[in-house]
Amino acid sequence: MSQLVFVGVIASARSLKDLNAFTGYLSVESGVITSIGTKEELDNQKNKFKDFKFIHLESNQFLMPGLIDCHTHAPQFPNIGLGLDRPLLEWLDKYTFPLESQYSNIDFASSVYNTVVQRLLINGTTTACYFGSLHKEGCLELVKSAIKYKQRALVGKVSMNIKNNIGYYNDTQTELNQTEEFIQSVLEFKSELVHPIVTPRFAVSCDHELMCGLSKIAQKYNCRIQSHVSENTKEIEHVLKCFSECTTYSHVYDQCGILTKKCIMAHAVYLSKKEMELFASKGVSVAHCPASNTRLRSGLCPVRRLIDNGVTVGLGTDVSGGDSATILDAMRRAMDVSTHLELLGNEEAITWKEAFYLATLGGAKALNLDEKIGNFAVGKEFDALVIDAYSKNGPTDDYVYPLPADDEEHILNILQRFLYVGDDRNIVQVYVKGEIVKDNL
Ligand SMILES: Nc1nc2[nH]cnc2c(=O)[nH]1
Ligand SMILES: [Zn+2]
Repeated sequence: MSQLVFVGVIASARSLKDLNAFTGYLSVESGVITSIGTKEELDNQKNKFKDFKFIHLESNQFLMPGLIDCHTHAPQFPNIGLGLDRPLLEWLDKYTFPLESQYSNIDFASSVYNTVVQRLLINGTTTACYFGSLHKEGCLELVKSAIKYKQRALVGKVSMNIKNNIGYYNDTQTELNQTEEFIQSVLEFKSELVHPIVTPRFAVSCDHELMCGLSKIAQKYNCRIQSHVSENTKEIEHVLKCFSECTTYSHVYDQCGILTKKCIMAHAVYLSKKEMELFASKGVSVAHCPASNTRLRSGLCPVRRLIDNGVTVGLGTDVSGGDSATILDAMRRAMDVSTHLELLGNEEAITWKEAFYLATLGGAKALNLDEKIGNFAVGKEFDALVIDAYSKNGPTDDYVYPLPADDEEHILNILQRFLYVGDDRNIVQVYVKGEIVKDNL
């Protein structure tokens, strides 16, 4: 595999409050970052890199870690931008379950999933945590698509055993067997990038027995587990009626052993302080999905409060409850929702630098992948984007200022411009584990 040296502006988060952006170099060997330093340090050891391919970034370009989508539904992409006129439970019955039930058709599954994975890579999503459908074979098509197009992915076969009006569910034993068979089939691919994730849909679609069985399977295979929690007030009411022994939604999952440090819960709009503390103490992460929370009118997720209570948070697009398949949009919507909460006097808005963190290192931590990805550090795998803040045909122009910015200001300008105004046209190259998966440079 090629040996690369990038020279130019390099930006990556060290923590929520510490965005490291500087002009320097970064070298990659066999998909792993082997050194990072200043231009002077590079000049002093030019010989060491004589066999490397050099990529000199232009002054409006920068290198950043790949975007991480902690929660999206691959089979729902054909509905993106459609059917957003119902609240969650009605929306599921009317639009979502009928579409998902089509994925017993392998050809349909394969065609949709190839398109979804390519779309996400174009958008700079180097890692995605996917919900599939109920169908084991259909979900294996999603695994194959991620492997084929070299996306890092967690793929879950959705589990449901509660009856609905179109028969989109399985009996408990079928679900448990198929989940285990799905995991075994994914492991047989021996992919370094793609792994299975156990996926009870939510406590409206799964009973206690199924959720307990699934959490045991997750433990047996040391798999991650994902679900939805406290997204919508009607959903919460329904869950607490079905599980009358529980005082909170989180308790329903906790009594099944689901809440572990390998667990990612989408939404968490209405968690009490106690539930947030429970999540923090168990190491449960939240995938914050602001677009979906607005489009389905679910609520305003208090992302600052989650973070302040010690919960690990990443961002999710939650297509097709969410109307956008890009984490750039999720960053903006997260800033917007948290600004609206600030305007209502509820919490301090997150900044663009914090949104950058949530989309990269925060997401990696949420998915328990931060030893490998999320930011640039020697030894981490190279999942990265080359951004051109003013790319040709892009959404914004490079205006000439009366006062030229100094180096530091220029770096902050191109970063902010991309975060607030950029789109996929500004993402000119995408790398996953050192391999190029999009190249418009
Ligand atoms: N947004 C969203 N919430 C859910 N809760 C259970 N299933 C779903 C889903 O598909 N989308
Ligand atoms: Zn979802």
